[in-house]
Amino acid sequence: MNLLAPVRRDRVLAELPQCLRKEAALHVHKDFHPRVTGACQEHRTGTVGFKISKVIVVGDLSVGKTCLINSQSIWYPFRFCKDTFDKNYKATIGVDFEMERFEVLGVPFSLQLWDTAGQERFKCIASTYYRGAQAIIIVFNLNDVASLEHTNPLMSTVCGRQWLADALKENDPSSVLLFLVGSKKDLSTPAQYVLMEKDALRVAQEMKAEYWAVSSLTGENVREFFFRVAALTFEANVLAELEKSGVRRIGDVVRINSDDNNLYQTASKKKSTCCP
Ligand SMILES: Nc1nc2c(ncn2[C@@H]2O[C@H](COP(=O)(O)OP(=O)(O)OP(=O)(O)O)[C@@H](O)[C@H]2O)c(=O)[nH]1
Ligand SMILES: [Mg+2]
Repeated sequence: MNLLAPVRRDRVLAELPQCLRKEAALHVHKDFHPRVTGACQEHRTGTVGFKISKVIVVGDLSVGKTCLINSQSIWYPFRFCKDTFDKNYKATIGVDFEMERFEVLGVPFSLQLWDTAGQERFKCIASTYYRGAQAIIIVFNLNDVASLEHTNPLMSTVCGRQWLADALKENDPSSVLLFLVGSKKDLSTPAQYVLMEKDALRVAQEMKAEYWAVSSLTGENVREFFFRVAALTFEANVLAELEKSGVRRIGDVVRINSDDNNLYQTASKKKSTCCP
């Protein structure tokens, strides 16, 4: 991939994409953090534009991780080789990754999406790639309650599906962004969906993840979801960069309150040594 190539016009984010459900969102602000907007306007984003942010996708086997990453609704027409939905299940062996480029508030931003295997026998390969993730996408099948239960790190350890516990172990839980994604929404009736969503929202709140429900077959919410991942990962990166470089101005305090769930808090946890 040529990092200097211009970003496709439909990958340019000038506004913050909104969450799906306010009850389970990383934050519910309508706009990017003011410090982030300011930094972008003043070209003070440091290395963010040159770095590649790692996002790992985990979940039970066959929940639809690979289809989600390859879904044509997000990438079409730019990925001619992957413009059809694959109905045949082909297990991922180990890991695979895709690189995607965005432009957020005028700054180039690259995401590396790591697709891991759900099958236990390939997990030891996949787990070696967990380290250094800035976001973890945890996928479950909206039509399979067990796949939701397995997203609970405690439960997953008990039942032998340790992917989330392992992924969290390899990353800083205070800064990694979690997304809980229900897949195959096209297969649920509205009534079934409502029931499943109730449980999923509870699980997402417990794990402090942002909840999404998608269908890779119809494309419902896929594009919105990935744009949200890109935007929130970018925002967290810029805030971390500002903290690191100590650019915070006197009186420019990050406000923390219990409703500000929770990206803004994440940035403030990474304390700069020069700040009040
Ligand atoms: N109806 C429907 N089927 C889907 C959807 N997403 C995936 N599938 C089907 O579910 C099966 C598994 O999809 P994959 O994306 O390969 O699942 P995976 O999670 O990557 O599986 P592993 O690589 O083994 O971990 C395939 O037969 C897909 O066609 C969806 O949104 N709707
Ligand atoms: Mg797969």
